[in-house]
Amino acid sequence: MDAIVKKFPAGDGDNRPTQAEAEEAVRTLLRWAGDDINREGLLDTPKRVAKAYKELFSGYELDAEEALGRTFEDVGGYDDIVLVKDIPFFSHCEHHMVPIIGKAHVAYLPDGKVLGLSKIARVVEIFGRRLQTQETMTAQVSGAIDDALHPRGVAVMIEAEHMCMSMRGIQKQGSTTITTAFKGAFKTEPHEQVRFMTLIRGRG
Ligand SMILES: Nc1nc2c(ncn2[C@@H]2O[C@H](COP(=O)(O)OP(=O)(O)OP(=O)(O)O)[C@@H](O)[C@H]2O)c(=O)[nH]1
Ligand SMILES: [Zn+2]
Repeated sequence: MDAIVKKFPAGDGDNRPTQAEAEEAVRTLLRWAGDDINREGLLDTPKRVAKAYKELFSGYELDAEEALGRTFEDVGGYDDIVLVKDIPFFSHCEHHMVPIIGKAHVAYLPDGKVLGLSKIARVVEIFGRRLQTQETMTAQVSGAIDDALHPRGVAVMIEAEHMCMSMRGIQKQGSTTITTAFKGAFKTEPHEQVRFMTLIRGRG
């Protein structure tokens, strides 16, 4: 798990290209798309794309373990489900590098300790802002929470549309892929899974 949860899963980041190399790569792709890199509208595009990539793939700079480092124990003995649902995210598929647009639902059953709620959304961001498959991202989010908190159970569901299936290839707009990861009591106790699903689907 560590290799994918840590920063720079591809290495230590030392052999990253320079800004100039990244901009040159964008120029190559613009030419590959069939455009003229010297026309005015495209002159600053390589710089903009390099900057946008820093933001879209900022998850490589962040460490889920660090983000989840702080836990709280003073919660009045609360030990029931904590569910943060409908966390929107953007990611990019590792096969085509086009967007994945979706929502994550993340729950755990505390065992004495809880996480700051925003940290759950942060973990979704950290893994979303990397090149992904939906299955990997689902496993990474559940694994990171399990490692940080050792709760009685973790449940993650991700629902997403893959633009590589909508804009190109098979061109099926609007289809949604659902992935789930259940750990601990969510895996062994069917009624906990049902409760998770009911809370996600319940509106109001
Ligand atoms: N399992 C999984 N597959 C994904 C994900 N995102 C994209 N894919 C699929 O990755 C596959 C790559 O298939 P390939 O045959 O190697 O590539 P391709 O020729 O571009 O495939 P098509 O999309 O069918 O045109 C496609 O079936 C995509 O739908 C994901 O998150 N999980
Ligand atoms: Zn794809």
